[in-house]
Order: sequence, then C-alpha cells, then structure tokens
Amino acid sequence: MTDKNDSKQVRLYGAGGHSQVIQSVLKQNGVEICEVFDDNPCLSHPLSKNITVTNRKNSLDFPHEGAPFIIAIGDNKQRNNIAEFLKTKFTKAIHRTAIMDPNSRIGDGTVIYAGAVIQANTIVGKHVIINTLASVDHDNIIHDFVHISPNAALCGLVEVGEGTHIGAGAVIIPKVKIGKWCTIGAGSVILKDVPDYAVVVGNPGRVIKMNRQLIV
Ligand SMILES: CC(=O)SCCNC(=O)CCNC(=O)[C@H](O)C(C)(C)COP(=O)(O)OP(=O)(O)OC[C@H]1O[C@@H](n2cnc3c(N)ncnc32)[C@H](O)[C@@H]1OP(=O)(O)O
Repeated sequence: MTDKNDSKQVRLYGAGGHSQVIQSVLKQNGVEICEVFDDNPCLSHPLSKNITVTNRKNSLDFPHEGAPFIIAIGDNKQRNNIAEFLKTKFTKAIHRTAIMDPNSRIGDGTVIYAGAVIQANTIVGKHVIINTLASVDHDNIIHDFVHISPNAALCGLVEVGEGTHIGAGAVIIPKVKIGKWCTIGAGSVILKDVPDYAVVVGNPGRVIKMNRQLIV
C-alpha cells in the first residue's frame, strides 16, 4: 500500500464520532494529533478532549499555518464549507488494513477506514470518506466530498459525483454514473444512472425526492 500518511503531526477540524475513528486510524499509524478544532463543542463526542473552539467568521483570526489538516466531519456539505475556509495543507488517514491497488489515486484530505478495498485504476478525490469495509472496484471515479458508507459495494467503472453520500450496504452495478450531491439510501441497489441531487432508495433504486437544500 502507498501513501498512508505523509505527516507525523496532523490537526483535525471536527470532534464528533467521525473524528474518533480518524483519531484511531492516525494513532495506529503513529501520527500525533496535535490539535482538534470544533465550531460547536456541545455536539462533540463525550471522549473528545482539549478541543480548540473556533468559528469561521474571520479567516484572518484562524491559525491556517501549521501541521496539515483532516476535516473530521461526516456531513459532506459541511466538509466542503470547511475546506473552502481553511487556507492550509491537507493530509490523508488510511487504515493499515485498507487495500489499495498501486494504480489507484487518493486525493488530499481523504480518509480510508479498516478493511476498505480500492481496486485498480480508481481515482478518489479530495476530502472523501471511504468507510469501514467499503469496496470500490476498478476504474471508478469518486469525486471530492463523497462519502461511501460501511459495506457499500461499487462495481467496476462506476462514477460518483461531488458531495454524494452512498448509504451503508448499497450496491452500485457496473458502469452506473451517480450525479453530484445525491443520497443513496442504505441497502439500495442502483441499476441505472442517478441525476444530480436525487435521493434514491430501494431495490431497484427509485428517486423519492431531491436534496433541494443542496442546490445552489
Ligand atoms: C459509520 C456510519 O454511521 S456511516 C453513515 C451511514 N448512513 C447511512 O447509510 C444512512 C443512509 N440514509 C438512509 O438510508 C435514509 O433512510 C435516507 C437518507 C435515504 C432517507 O432518509 P429521510 O430523508 O429521512 O427519508 P424517510 O425516512 O422519511 O423515508 C422516506 C421513504 O423512503 C423509505 N426509505 C428510507 N430509507 C430507505 C432505504 N434505505 N431503503 C428503502 N426505503 C427507504 C422510507 O421507508 C419512506 O417510505 P414511505 O414514504 O413509503 O414511508
């Protein structure tokens, strides 16, 4: 496997449950988490300690310089907003049991959890979450700010648009193109292309509504 962590110190933005998993991955990789920022510590995980409370009102007040960041927020749109705010370098967190083909490419800010598999020629963008035991097969294109949930299976030649959330255990058959800022329900089976912003559930997957709040 290549490129587990390119920094020995990492800062995190986000102190909730998703942050706990990233911290676990980083610690197992021998990486020190030197600071954890959060806008709203009331919502942080009970085990999160020493949180630096911040807000994103004035960019000049924020310590952008320093160790690289990972945005430890599960919500794709929030991760997108914070990435636009931070004027800094980003790094990755890749669990030691994840399997990545050497010809796959992984963008900065992306996290890959235990047991995930990324097959040949797949391109994973920036600030993506490939969650526990997710399978992303050959020649996929996974755009920025996507979340592939636990146990989801993406067959060959699948494309997932920016900001889309693939729910736990969903199956996407080969050559399907899923649009941007979609939600694919847990356990859904997607047999055909999905338009931007669609919320799709079931087997076979059907559009039940649109993510209108995400349309800009
Ligand atoms: C480590 C981690 O935790 S990673 C996080 C992983 N998270 C997930 O996988 C969650 C994925 N989210 C879901 O599956 C959600 O149910 C969503 C986003 C698809 C829909 O949520 P909501 O917008 O709240 O829709 P709501 O619950 O009102 O359901 C609307 C309809 O779709 C149905 N429905 C919702 N989800 C699904 C699903 N996954 N499969 C089949 N049908 C579904 C509901 O039964 C309901 O049907 P009805 O109108 O006939 O009663």
